[in-house]
Amino acid sequence: MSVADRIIVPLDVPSTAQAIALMEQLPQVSFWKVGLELFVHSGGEILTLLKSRQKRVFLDLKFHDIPNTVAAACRSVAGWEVDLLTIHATVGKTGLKAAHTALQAQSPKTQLIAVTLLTSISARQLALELKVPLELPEYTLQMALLAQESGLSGVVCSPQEVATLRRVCGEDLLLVCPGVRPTWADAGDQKRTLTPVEAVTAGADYLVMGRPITATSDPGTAFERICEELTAIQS
Ligand SMILES: O=C(O)c1cc(=O)[nH]c(=O)n1[C@@H]1O[C@H](COP(=O)(O)O)[C@@H](O)[C@H]1O
Repeated sequence: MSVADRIIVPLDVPSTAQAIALMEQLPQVSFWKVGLELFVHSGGEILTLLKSRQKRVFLDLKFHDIPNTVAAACRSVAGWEVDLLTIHATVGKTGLKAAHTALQAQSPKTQLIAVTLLTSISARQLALELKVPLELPEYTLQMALLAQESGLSGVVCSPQEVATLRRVCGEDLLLVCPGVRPTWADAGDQKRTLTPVEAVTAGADYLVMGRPITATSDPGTAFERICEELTAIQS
């Protein structure tokens, strides 16, 4: 896989027209993420459009509900044949298994991946707001193991947790990392970040990077700059 193919760019825009404009600024991007903002507005139209342009699609709807409901939602998504789909690990093992089974039955190529802990949450927030008594690295590991034991293909995790997850969960678990920030980009609301080079060196399969690319005056140049940084570690 080329370094460019490891980068998933979110279409974090409010309309199909703005999504098309962004795609046209970044023709070299092969993998796009559709999240809540765009999907609520555009529905399946944007997914059909991406597939018609031979793009890979990460549908990031982060399901979080009871087992019967997440399984039914997965059956509804199945027809779109997206490449990646998200669910929160905190739905628990019964919900994860039900969602995975429902998706596998109708869209076996779609990989269901579980969010371990949002990258916007710090260790302090985990303890003080969410009242989780485990240390953050232990908590995220337990969420990843829960996803793996439930049969899921992979997890969404912060790059700071990648090295441990790769070591404990093995080579087969897909590790998809948002919260990636080049040295020259702002962290924004991301709390647990590493650079693209650090994330890939630690064992990340895919990097989800939005604002460092899309919020610049020249997204194409920002994307190429990140690819050059990643190419340097591969050679
Ligand atoms: O599931 C995700 O993609 C996700 C999980 C997570 O823990 N943190 C996170 O930032 N994301 C998404 O990854 C993208 C990150 O965008 P930037 O912060 O602009 O690079 C956004 O579309 C988020 O919705």
